[in-house]
Amino acid sequence: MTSETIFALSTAPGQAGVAVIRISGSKARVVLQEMSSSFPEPRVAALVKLFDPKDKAELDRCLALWFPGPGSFTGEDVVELHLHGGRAVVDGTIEALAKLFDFRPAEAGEFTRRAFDNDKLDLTEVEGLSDLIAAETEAQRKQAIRQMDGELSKLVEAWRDRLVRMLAYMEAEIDFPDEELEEGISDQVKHNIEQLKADIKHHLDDSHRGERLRNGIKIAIVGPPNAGKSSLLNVLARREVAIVSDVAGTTRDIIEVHLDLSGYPVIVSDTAGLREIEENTTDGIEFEGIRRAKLHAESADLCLAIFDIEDSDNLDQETLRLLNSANSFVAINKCDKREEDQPIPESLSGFDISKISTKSGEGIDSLLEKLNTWVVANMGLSGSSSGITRQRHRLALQECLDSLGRSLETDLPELCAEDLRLATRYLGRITGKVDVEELLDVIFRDFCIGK
Ligand SMILES: Nc1nc2c(c(=O)[nH]1)N(C=O)[C@@H](CNc1ccc(C(=O)N[C@@H](CCC(=O)O)C(=O)O)cc1)CN2
Ligand SMILES: Nc1nc2c(ncn2[C@@H]2O[C@H](COP(=O)(O)OP(=O)(O)OP(=O)(O)O)[C@@H](O)[C@H]2O)c(=O)[nH]1
Ligand SMILES: [Mg+2]
Repeated sequence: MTSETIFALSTAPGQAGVAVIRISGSKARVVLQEMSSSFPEPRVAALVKLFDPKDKAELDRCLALWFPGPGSFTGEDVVELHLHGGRAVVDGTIEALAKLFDFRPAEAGEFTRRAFDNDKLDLTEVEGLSDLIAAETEAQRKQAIRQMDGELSKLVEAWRDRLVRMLAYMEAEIDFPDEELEEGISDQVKHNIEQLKADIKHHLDDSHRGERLRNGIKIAIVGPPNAGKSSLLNVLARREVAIVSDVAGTTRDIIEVHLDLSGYPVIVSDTAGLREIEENTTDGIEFEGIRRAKLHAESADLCLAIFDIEDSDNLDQETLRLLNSANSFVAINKCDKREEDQPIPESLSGFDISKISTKSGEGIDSLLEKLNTWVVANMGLSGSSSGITRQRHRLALQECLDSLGRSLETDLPELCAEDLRLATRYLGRITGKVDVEELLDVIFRDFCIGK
């Protein structure tokens, strides 16, 4: 198999201590033959002089690595150049590589694409790798590493194995009905299908933890105008992200800030102050802001409602409605303005209430503590993660379940087998390998048909 040889800077662009260029493909060795002062041992770093292949000008004194295929990351021959990380060194080397015959710059993700094509990684492992590179918090990193190590892949493959086995029995029933096998679909197969359905359902029933951890947990700050929503966002972000003013209706767009709470990624958003206004009689921009705020709050994992202590007996109905429809906390703000203890309004009696002041900082730490606790309780993977990190996985599993359900609705082995085959394909899509050859393998192995 020959493929074009690709190269790319694998470290971040810009000046750095060391920059790594990776080269993969059938001609990768040419780099070491034509540009390097020596050819390193496989998988052992060597200090070499690097030259331009045309004019022999010295580009760098760098570390070179030789990973002969198929035992490399991509499964192809791979060369790595660990260069001094200056722009001129990197640019000069890239230009020199482009002069070599059949070499071209790699496209985004192309090294990993080749690893996938060469069966080094399956689709879920590729996704895990991509999540690992994108991971911003400890919990995201842990989840990504588990997926990169094949946790989801093993789970799905084990399910697929069970299906393939059932199919093999069904095929035997269809092809050899006169042998000592029962008529119709055996209770054993039906039982196995039910069992598999239950196992897959159990994994789907995870409140979307894996996806939430990958995408970040969404907390929406909501409340009436001027309550101090933007002030609170700025305190949480520890910088002036949102405009604060005593004009009611200052914030219109949704402003998001990324926080790391106990290792979990949290996206806190500031929204337009909620109040009842008519679409045509008032400021159209504020109306749109309120519309967006409500939509956003409805899709958040947690609503944090803010009220002004001086207005807290006049609570905004819209905010209360949002509070009741979601996981929520309430913060009564500006408590620096009132020394005496305010009674808690009746309509808030069911909620978890914090008294805070974004101005004096009072109550902020304990509010943060509550948010931390909530995030850990709701996102903590408690050892039994389902491993579902993408909607793609969820949809495929749902389709698989639907096919399994249909397979039980018939007494004809042929129809049942067809549904099982579909279910198998949906699982195969998760890991990215869909083939039927192994079905035959299992038949021969388990039934000794050819004997
Ligand atoms: N310099 C450098 N650092 C890197 C990478 C890289 O490609 N280059 N990686 C890239 O993402 C990660 C390491 N991942 C790797 C995964 C597999 C193989 C590899 O050579 N696999 C062979 C042999 C395995 C063995 O014998 O130990 C194989 O799978 O056959 C190399 C790196 C992170 N750090
Ligand atoms: N005394 C006092 N004033 C505060 C506190 N927090 C915010 N403010 C003031 O309240 C006013 C409104 O604050 P913002 O943060 O802009 O309020 P908001 O809820 O974002 O308002 P809109 O964006 O208009 O919905 C500003 O003048 C703030 O300085 C507080 O804890 N104590
Ligand atoms: Mg605001």
